[in-house]
Amino acid sequence: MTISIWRFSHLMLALVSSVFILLASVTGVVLAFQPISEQLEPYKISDFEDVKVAETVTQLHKKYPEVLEIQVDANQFVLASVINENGESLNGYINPKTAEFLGDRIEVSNFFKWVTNFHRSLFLKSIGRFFVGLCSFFLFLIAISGTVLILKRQGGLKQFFSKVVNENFNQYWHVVLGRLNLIPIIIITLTGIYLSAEKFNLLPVRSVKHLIDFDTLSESPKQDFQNFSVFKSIYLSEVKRIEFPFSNDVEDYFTLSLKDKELIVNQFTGEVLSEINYPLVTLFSDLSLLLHTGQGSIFWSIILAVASVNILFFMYSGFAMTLKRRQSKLKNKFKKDACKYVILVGSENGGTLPFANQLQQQLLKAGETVYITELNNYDTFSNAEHFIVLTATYGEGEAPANANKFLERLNIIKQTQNISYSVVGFGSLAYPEFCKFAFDVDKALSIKFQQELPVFTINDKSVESFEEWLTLWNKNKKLPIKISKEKLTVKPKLNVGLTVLDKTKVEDHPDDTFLMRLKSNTRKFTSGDLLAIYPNNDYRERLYSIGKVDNYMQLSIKLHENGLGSGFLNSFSKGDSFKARIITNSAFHFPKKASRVILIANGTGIAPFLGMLNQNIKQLETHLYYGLRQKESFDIYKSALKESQSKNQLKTLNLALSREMPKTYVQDLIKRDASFIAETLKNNGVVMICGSLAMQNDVLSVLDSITTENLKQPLEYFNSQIKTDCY
Ligand SMILES: Cc1cc2nc3c(=O)[nH]c(=O)nc-3n(C[C@H](O)[C@H](O)[C@H](O)COP(=O)(O)O)c2cc1C
Repeated sequence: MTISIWRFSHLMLALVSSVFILLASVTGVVLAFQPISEQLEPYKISDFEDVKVAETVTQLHKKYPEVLEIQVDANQFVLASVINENGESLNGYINPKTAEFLGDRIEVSNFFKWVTNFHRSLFLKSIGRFFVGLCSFFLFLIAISGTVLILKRQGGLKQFFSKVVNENFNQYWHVVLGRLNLIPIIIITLTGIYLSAEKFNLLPVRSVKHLIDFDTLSESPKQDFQNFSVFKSIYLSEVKRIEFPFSNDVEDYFTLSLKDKELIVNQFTGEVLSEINYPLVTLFSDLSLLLHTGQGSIFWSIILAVASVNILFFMYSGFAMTLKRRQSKLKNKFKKDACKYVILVGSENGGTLPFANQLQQQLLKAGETVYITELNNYDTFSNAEHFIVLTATYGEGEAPANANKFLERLNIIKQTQNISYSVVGFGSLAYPEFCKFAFDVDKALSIKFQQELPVFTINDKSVESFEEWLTLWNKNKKLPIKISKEKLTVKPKLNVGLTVLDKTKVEDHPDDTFLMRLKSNTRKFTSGDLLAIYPNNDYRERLYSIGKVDNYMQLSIKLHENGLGSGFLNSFSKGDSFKARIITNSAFHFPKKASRVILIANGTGIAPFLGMLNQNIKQLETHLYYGLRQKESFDIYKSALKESQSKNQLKTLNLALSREMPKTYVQDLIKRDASFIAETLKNNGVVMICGSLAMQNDVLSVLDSITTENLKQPLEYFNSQIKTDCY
């Protein structure tokens, strides 16, 4: 499969550095616990931030005859090297306010030392260090290429953090966790690179050299340490280390290494003899060490540990996705110019390929000559009579990676014979631009070739829909092609539990229709989404448009004789439970903002609208045109619609009854209100249609004449304001 340069780089970098990254991440998780364990020790005093250098130095001098140095570590523990009255040398933690000795210095355990060594160099000394540094750099590039892939997937910077559609476990969590861990991973890698560069002396050498004029040093005016203005002005929290003078000689002095500079202080007068700011390289080194190791912050250490665990997950999920993509390869028995049928495939993640492969195999079985290739490999096919395009859609209605050059190639490459074609779009209703690329391909092909069937769309790789298309196609081609469903069916995850709350009786309705209210174990759905049920627990899927009414799920179902889905749902009684899944149908949600909304439905197509009206608490001006057979058909919906009207959530209710005199259909009412509908579209209002395909076609043709006559534009011009969900 052709893949984008970004995905290729992302994958290749991960492959090349996988072993190193794996080892560095596992050891990284372990090492994150070292600073955490250190910080849990009780050596930090509560008001540390208020302690000044003057206080600590004075107390130390009072308490110990000799003080060599003190250090303040990242945990804000104060370590002192002193000699006590008994002449014993002490090296450990002190209370900076009282100079009381609190405990011996914590030695890093041999285990952590071992892991640290392994993490830095894999016990391979300089070579190991070099590779670890290089892989840090690769991991940085992986993070950058991953960011570009997420940007492309989400459709730009603004949508970077918008919802990710959950189509596949590995893909979903790879993206979601990738976004969350991006900053920590970039910090880990950049600091890792910096620390490696420092070890290999690739950075300018840091040197702080003080120039002191020893001839001018004076012992007077002598002051107590507690009165040294420099000691009084510096907080201990700014200090890294203080070296005390070796002797009482005026040429010996205090050296104060602070976080950003170094000071030399006369031990008698407190005069600052020299002050040098550290170069930037040193500041970055200190910062890199803190950020890379998590020293001094339990919070950051935990983030580092989580990021390291996530890197391991990215390796697993990334390779799992790659394997899946590679599983379905396109193979040919015949040469391209020898074939009557050419199957052109557009796929990003490989899900469309099994369908294309099945079709190819079954055509071959039927004795036909078939050539299969990616859309980007579009070429001359000198014996082709029919093209079958099976293509997914990506980004925001764009081509998948292996089809992004097709439209260009189609323009350039000429076929000499007459060719017919059919396009099958693979997409997901969860995206607003459902199967858009398939429609684009169809439009482009229609200029050069003969369309045999209109574009056929398939939601969520539905095997049943593909079978439906095949039936239509077989009929046209007079072929007996059948696909093996077992090979294509991926068992859907039925993750929504539903319990029947109540159900109207089919017998009470003249058109065998019933309303069903269900309690769901999730609230993550809205009116217009679809409920997918699997009555026989196999590949056969039935979809029902959902209305969310008072947070419950409401379906309106017509019972068909031998109807698989309707029979299944009708078999339930109050209190019964079953499992299903919800398909987000973003293209058919009630608008958040609109000057006016016109809802048009017939029969059970009212289901999503009952929910939308119930949810219309903003009281957007909404008008309903609803077609039914007879007065009694309306009974089960009456009270809900009247309630919406009384709450101003529905402004007008226009009922068309096709079996009462005078016979009226919704399209008649639309025609009657032509100027009102035209005004709605002109003012950016939204029209939503749900119900039978026949009704949709009639309504669309009436709408087209309204816009052409009243607004001098074809209906196509208002496409973005028309939402349909018909069956
Ligand atoms: C990032 C992303 C963007 C998508 N965008 C669309 C879209 O705009 N319209 C659509 O109908 N389907 C969209 N889909 C759904 C895919 O087209 C659908 O899952 C298809 O079956 C995938 O086929 P493939 O596995 O062969 O690539 C998108 C999927 C992903 C992961």
